[in-house]
Amino acid sequence: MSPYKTITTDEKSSDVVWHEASVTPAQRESNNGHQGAVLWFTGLSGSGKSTVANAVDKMLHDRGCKTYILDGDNVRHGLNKDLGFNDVDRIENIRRIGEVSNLFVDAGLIVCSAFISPFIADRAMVRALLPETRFIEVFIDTPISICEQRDPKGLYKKARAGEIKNFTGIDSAYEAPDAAEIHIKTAELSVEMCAKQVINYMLDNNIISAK
Ligand SMILES: Nc1ncnc2c1ncn2[C@@H]1O[C@H](COP(=O)(O)OS(=O)(=O)O)[C@@H](OP(=O)(O)O)[C@H]1O
Ligand SMILES: Nc1ncnc2c1ncn2[C@@H]1O[C@H](COP(=O)(O)OP(=O)(O)O)[C@@H](O)[C@H]1O
Repeated sequence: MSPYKTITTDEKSSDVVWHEASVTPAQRESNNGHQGAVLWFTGLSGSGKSTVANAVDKMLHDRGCKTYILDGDNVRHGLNKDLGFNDVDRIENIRRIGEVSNLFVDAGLIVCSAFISPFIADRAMVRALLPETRFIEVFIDTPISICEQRDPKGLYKKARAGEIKNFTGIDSAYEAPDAAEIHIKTAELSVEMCAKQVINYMLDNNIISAK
């Protein structure tokens, strides 16, 4: 059975007409040789989202998969450059990224989306947008003490000095997932092992097939 949703009349705006594409998502996936899916990396700043997402993207690309990567810092330079870090802007940030991720999945790609995405409700909202089983939450679980020690961009130092307000984990909340599909502890594993944990999940769940 197709996991893709049928849009009902109630869900459509009455004045905007939905056009069915002549190439279906299933046909795109068949051409690609794998399912479309979003790997949704969530975690504190400095937890390792970008590092692990890039390693996974490279491993998938090397296997011949069609992939794309969306990263917080980069998207905030373009699509979301009008947004800041108060709660309302973070919610809108994640809503837009969720919609973009959904388009990539519709195109049959495996998208690695790496955003702090601190609120449970927003991650649930993105999950609900995607066809069933195509949203894979990847919790990059790194204690804040380690993130702060790493401080790859010097942001914790600035936040502690009061130069950055609303910094996640310091004066803005991070709500950890309690049932993520993949739970990665970067303080205990190498980057390669973390990435392999994701690849193994995808193999075990038939999202990609063994080479
Ligand atoms: N106040 C504050 N809090 C957290 N992060 C901050 C802040 N200001 C700037 N930055 C930088 O922005 C990156 C996070 O952007 P995201 O789009 O992932 O954030 S969110 O999902 O909307 O919460 C984040 O990137 P990562 O360190 O890769 O997580 C930071 O580099
Ligand atoms: N196992 C690991 N997984 C991911 N990052 C790690 C790991 N071990 C050390 N690091 C380091 O931690 C930092 C994580 O930074 P980054 O990937 O930019 O985090 P984020 O995108 O969550 O802000 C990098 O400097 C990276 O080299």
